[in-house]
Amino acid sequence: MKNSIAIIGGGGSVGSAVAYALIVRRVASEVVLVDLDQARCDAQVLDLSDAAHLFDTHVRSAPAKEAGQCDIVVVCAGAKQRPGENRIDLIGRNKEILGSVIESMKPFKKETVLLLVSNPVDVLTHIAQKLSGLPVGQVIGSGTFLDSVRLRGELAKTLNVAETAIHAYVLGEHGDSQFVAWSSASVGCTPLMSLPQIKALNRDALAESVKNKAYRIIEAKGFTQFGIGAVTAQICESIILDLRHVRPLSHYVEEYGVCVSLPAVLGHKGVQETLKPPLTADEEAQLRRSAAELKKGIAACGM
Ligand SMILES: NC(=O)C1=CN([C@@H]2O[C@H](COP(=O)(O)OP(=O)(O)OC[C@H]3O[C@@H](n4cnc5c(N)ncnc54)[C@H](O)[C@@H]3O)[C@@H](O)[C@H]2O)C=CC1
Ligand SMILES: CC(=O)C(=O)O
Repeated sequence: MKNSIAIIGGGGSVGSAVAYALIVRRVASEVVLVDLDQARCDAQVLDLSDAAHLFDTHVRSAPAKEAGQCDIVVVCAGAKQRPGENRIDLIGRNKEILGSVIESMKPFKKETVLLLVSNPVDVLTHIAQKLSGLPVGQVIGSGTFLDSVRLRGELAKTLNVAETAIHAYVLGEHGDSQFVAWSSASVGCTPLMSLPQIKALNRDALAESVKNKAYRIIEAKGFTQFGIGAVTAQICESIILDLRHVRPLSHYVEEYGVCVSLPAVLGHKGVQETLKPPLTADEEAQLRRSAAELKKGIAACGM
């Protein structure tokens, strides 16, 4: 079946990693790169086409207007954190870029799913919902899926089991107020909190280390790209194939009045349903704190 995925900011570190992951997973028949830096974008297309050739995928660059007609538009355009900056520090720069990118793609095909990756991803998802005119379920952010993958990797090492056996979520903001929902986490169907290794673990230190993983990578190499590339390709696959995977994604949650990550059912029309897990009073307070931080960020950019 023919389908197309556009990547705005496809010339950058994240955009090109997303493109590569889409190609090697054979998620789309066509991957379309859009970038202000046309020379870099064309070079990425040339480089990626050597891989695309082996995986039956067509890759090309195009103007933004064409991207608005694709099945999924992944937004990776924008400034990245410099060492020492947090994600919220990017709001001013990336809100302007997002506004111009959305205007240049309009009108969207009515079924298009807009997937935000640029940071601060929760705030930008909220803004994109307002500006795009698309149904809210079709405008989503990668959210804490990447943080949850990082957490599961660490827990799998601790318990010496496959990562796929761990069901544990980082929820809230993809940023400094995120938290781990320990009370609902399990390995197989055994609650994690019933295991002596987890009871003995310094869970706060582990959650802190997961939260700070991006900072450590940015300090050393300037940006993160491969984790988010793989996570984004998997989100796109769930959408294209209507897989109805449950993922912690940034989406509008009525109860909190903001886009924030909670587990959500992901299918052809984007986020179809929120599956909020039971939370302890402390976890609920942390989720509310994340929502409040995000509302502050949205208010700061006058939205
Ligand atoms: N949500 C997540 O988990 C993650 C988000 N990010 C975010 O992704 C964003 C991109 O990061 P990098 O790729 O490392 O930056 P980069 O600087 O390598 O790439 C950004 C690209 O956006 C392009 N661009 C800027 N304005 C544009 C416009 N108006 N239209 C089209 N293209 C435009 C630039 O020319 C550049 O090629 C950052 O905001 C970063 O924080 C990065 C990693 C993980
Ligand atoms: C940069 C970023 O948001 C991440 O790697 O988590």
